[in-house]
Parts: sequence; structure tokens; C-alpha cells
Amino acid sequence: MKVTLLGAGSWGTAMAAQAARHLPPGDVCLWSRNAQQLEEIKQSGENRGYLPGITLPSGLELEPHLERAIARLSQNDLLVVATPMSGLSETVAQVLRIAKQPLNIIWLCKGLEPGTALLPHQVVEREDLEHSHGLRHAYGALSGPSFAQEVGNEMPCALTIASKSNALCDIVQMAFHHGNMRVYASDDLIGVELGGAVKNILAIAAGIGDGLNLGLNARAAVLTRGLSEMMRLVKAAGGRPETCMGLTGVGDLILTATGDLSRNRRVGLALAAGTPLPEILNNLGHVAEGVLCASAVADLANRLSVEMPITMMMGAVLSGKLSAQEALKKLMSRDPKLEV
Ligand SMILES: NC(=O)C1=CN([C@@H]2O[C@H](COP(=O)(O)OP(=O)(O)OC[C@H]3O[C@@H](n4cnc5c(N)ncnc54)[C@H](OP(=O)(O)O)[C@@H]3O)[C@@H](O)[C@H]2O)C=CC1
Ligand SMILES: O=C(CO)COP(=O)(O)O
Repeated sequence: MKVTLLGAGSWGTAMAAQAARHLPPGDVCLWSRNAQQLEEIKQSGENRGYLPGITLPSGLELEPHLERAIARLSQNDLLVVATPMSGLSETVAQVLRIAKQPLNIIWLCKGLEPGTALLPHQVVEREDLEHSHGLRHAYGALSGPSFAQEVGNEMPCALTIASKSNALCDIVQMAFHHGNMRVYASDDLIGVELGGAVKNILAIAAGIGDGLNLGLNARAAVLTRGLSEMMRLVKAAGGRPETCMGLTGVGDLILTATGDLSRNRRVGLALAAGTPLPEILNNLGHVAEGVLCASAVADLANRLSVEMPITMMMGAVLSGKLSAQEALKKLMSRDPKLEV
């Protein structure tokens, strides 16, 4: 089978390596919008900008032409959009305009579209309506607890592919379920995508709490009450709350909120240290999806009348309306209530 990944950031590169280690040489291809970056990867054998220290398999193809990266795929092959949320609509629109054949398309990004608060699959459906000229593509989201650095180092990891198409789930498992990676299947796109979006915001909150030395009790409270917020939102949006108890909900929440490899957690730690947000994002060198996503999740929660106090406070902190201390004070002074 052939696999094409679009986007050579840390996660796209790690997943390209994962597939290329187990599929025949030449079957996996990584595209980047930056041809110079691909040239550097070719010369050094690693992606020094985004995934330093990981030697990439020699059988991994590097392709600077999007048309060629898409044309190589047929019915049982896989296209993986590995850009951040901010690149999803543009990349999918380009793909759909170019494609002359039905494709199996998945995305790796975690977040909601700022402005519209659409989930990734809703963004893709919108682009499909506009650009697909009658071709029927299959779609899905691949998510779960997975630091790129660890996957790059072939350490154990478990993910979930969510799709309405069983055939697509099988194809994704064929591409990535090898060696130290397990891939489970689910049909709950809403639950999987909202889990991935909300956990990043909670990871920033946990980072702030840890940076302010609020203690381990506080961190456990943020994660547990944050998980309740996630489950309420998933239910109101039409997903299954129990999906939040799996890899893409609580699994990714634990990883991202407690693991110092997390960019979102590091944003929280730096905010607590008093560093201005623009400076933090400048120094990060990578995307931290929770920053842009917090106000989109708050919009969606308001639209669906879902109570999400921690998420709302994080939206206020990240948009500069409240300091972390003010947000904490507001959260702690809420009226007593039942634990639901
Ligand atoms: N890193 C991780 O451990 C994991 C990340 N994810 C998710 O995967 C997504 C990607 O994250 P990650 O790889 O870490 O991000 P990085 O910040 O490491 O890299 C982003 C990559 O996307 C490219 N890109 C950005 N916008 C566009 C666009 N419009 N068109 C084409 N390429 C674009 C960038 O290219 P350029 O260099 O040209 O700007 C860069 O190669 C995020 O949503 C993240 O939450 C999910 C699981 C694990
Ligand atoms: O989604 C991730 C791990 O599953 C990566 O988290 P960060 O974007 O916070 O690094």
C-alpha cells in the first residue's frame, strides 16, 4: 500500500517514519510546502528543524510536488494531512481540487477552527462540498496520546482512528499498526475530535497550576473537572461521552497535562513564570493548538449551553482578559454543587 503524508512538522515526520519502517521502500512519501526543508532532510537523513535526533528510514520518499504526492495514491492507499488545525482547510481544499480519484483521507490535527468553532471533520465536509466535483472520498481522524519524539524513537504508543468507514479504519491500521504502535478503531468522530481539542486547553491550565506551585491536589482537580467538561461537551455535540474515557480523551489528557514534552503544558508553565504569550509562542518553534482553540471551544460550549468553567477561564487568560490568579480566584469562588 502507498501512504502520502502532507506536512513535515514533528508529528507528520514521526508518523512518516513509523509507516516507512514497516512498509516496502518507496511506499511512504512525505510532502512539505517547503522544498528547501525537504532538501535538508535528504542531505542529513533527519528533520533537524522539527524532529531532531531521529534518523529517518532510507526508504522514505520526499516529495516537493503536491500533484505527484496525490497522483501516486489509489483506492486502497492513504493520504494523511499532518498540518496543524490552521492548515487543514487550505490543505484539504488543495487536495480535493487536484484529486482525480477517490481518496482515503485522514488528519492528525487536534483543535477546532477559530471563528467558526467547526470540528476538523466538519471543516473537511465543508471543503468536500465545495471542491470534490462528484468524487466520493472516505475520511477519518487519527488521534490519541502520542508525543512525536517518543514515536520517532519507536517507543510504545496506542492511537485511535475514528471514521464512519470501516474500510478506511482497516487501511489506517495497515499503515501504522506495526512494531510498537497499536491503532484502535472507533466510529465516534465527534468524541475523538472534541477530546483532542479540549485536552490541549486543560494541559495549558495544568501547566499554569504547576508553574504557580498550586500543588498536586490542584492538578488532579483540574484534570478531573476538566474531563467532566469534555464529557458534557461531547454529549451535547452528539458524540459519546464514554469515548472521553479512552485514548483520545483521558489518555491524551494525562499525557499532555503531565508530560513536559507537551508544547501546550510548556505554554502554561511559561505563562505562570510571567512570560508574555507572544514571546512564548515565538520561542516555541511549534504549534500549541490549545492557545487558538480555547475561544473556539468556549464559543461552541456557549452555543450548546454547556457549562465549561475551566475552559472559559482559560479562554479569558489566553486572550489577556484575566490573569491566571484572577481566573483561579473566580474558579475557587464558584457556588458549591453536585459532582456531575
Ligand atoms: N507533535 C506531536 O507530538 C503531536 C501533534 N499532533 C497534532 O498534529 C498537528 C501538527 O502538529 P506538529 O507536527 O507537532 O506541528 P509542528 O509545529 O511541529 O509543525 C507544523 C508543520 O505544519 C506545516 N504547516 C503549517 N501550516 C501549513 C499549511 N497551511 N500547509 C502546509 N503545511 C503547513 C509547517 O510547515 P512550515 O515549516 O512550512 O511552517 C510544519 O511543517 C497539530 O494539530 C498537533 O496538535 C498530534 C499528536 C502528536
Ligand atoms: O497531542 C499531543 C500528544 O498526544 C502533543 O501535545 P502538544 O501539542 O501539547 O505537544
